[in-house]
Amino acid sequence: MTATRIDGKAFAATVREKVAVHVANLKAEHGITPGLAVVLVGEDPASQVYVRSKGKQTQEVGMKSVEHKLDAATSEADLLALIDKLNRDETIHGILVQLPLPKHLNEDLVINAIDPAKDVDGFHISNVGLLGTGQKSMVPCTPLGCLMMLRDHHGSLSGMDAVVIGRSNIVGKPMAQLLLGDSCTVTIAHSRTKDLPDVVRRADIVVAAVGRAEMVPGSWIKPGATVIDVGINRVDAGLKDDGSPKTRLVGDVDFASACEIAGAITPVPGGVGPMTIACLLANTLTACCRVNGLAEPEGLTV
Ligand SMILES: Nc1nc(=O)c2c([nH]1)NC[C@@H]1CN(c3ccc(C(=O)N[C@@H](CCC(=O)O)C(=O)O)cc3)C=[N+]21
Repeated sequence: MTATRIDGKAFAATVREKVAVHVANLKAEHGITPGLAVVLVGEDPASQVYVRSKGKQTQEVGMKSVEHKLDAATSEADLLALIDKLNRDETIHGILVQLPLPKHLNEDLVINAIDPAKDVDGFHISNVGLLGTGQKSMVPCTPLGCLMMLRDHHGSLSGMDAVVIGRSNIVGKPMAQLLLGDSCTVTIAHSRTKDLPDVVRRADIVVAAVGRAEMVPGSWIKPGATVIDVGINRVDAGLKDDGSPKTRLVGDVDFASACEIAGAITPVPGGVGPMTIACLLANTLTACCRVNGLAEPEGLTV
């Protein structure tokens, strides 16, 4: 059997269309334009990939997009001063500080300096606590995108066995909280998990978020399970005609072998990545509605 492809790219386009409609209404009825500020310190390659698509898509849905590119040697005080300025700026409803930050900057300190109401990444400690206790919060974009695809594919997730591979604050932990919120039985597995293949084999839903290229083979997947591949790994792919090195993107799942066993699977590229950006736009819209005391868009938050 070949698994159904869950088309994140197409799904993301429908999310952006919904966002664009709401943005247009906000403008027409209230004269408000949602604004997103992205702060990039230094030149992490993964972040650059992300920033490129993001600025373009923010404008395409009718929002204001502001980019602050800071030198890799920027001091913590200067970065905190910029965040403070953005916190006070009424035209900015979402603030995203690209991670990872250069090593001399304290990530926790910087993230927790963002106004939680503008924390569209959902990484601020108060949003983490709100999510963990089932209260209204800003939900991290990647897990939110994964949840939207899972709900769309399955309807209810209630009672399903879900295994999240990876325990990061950015994906693994919030993903587990969201699945628990949808009444899954959730296991968080990681590099020290004993008998990882057997743990994964129990799962009706597998979310792979470890950052290791093609680490999960089809033989680990329960027949018919749904596989969400969060990994975006750039690997060597031989040489181009002109002799220069070629690369390609692969996920944390071995797509070819997993396709033979899984019931449904997200591809890389074209799966979780585009949904992450679409959810960033959705979160910016949500933040804008909340701060203005307006009704939140339906279907764009949990
Ligand atoms: N505070 C913060 N929040 C983030 O959400 C964040 C971050 N920092 N730092 C960097 C990573 C990386 N990231 C990506 C999102 C989408 C794609 C994406 O859309 N990828 C395309 C492929 C793009 C290509 O072709 O290279 C896809 O999967 O189809 C990639 C990478 C968000 N990140």
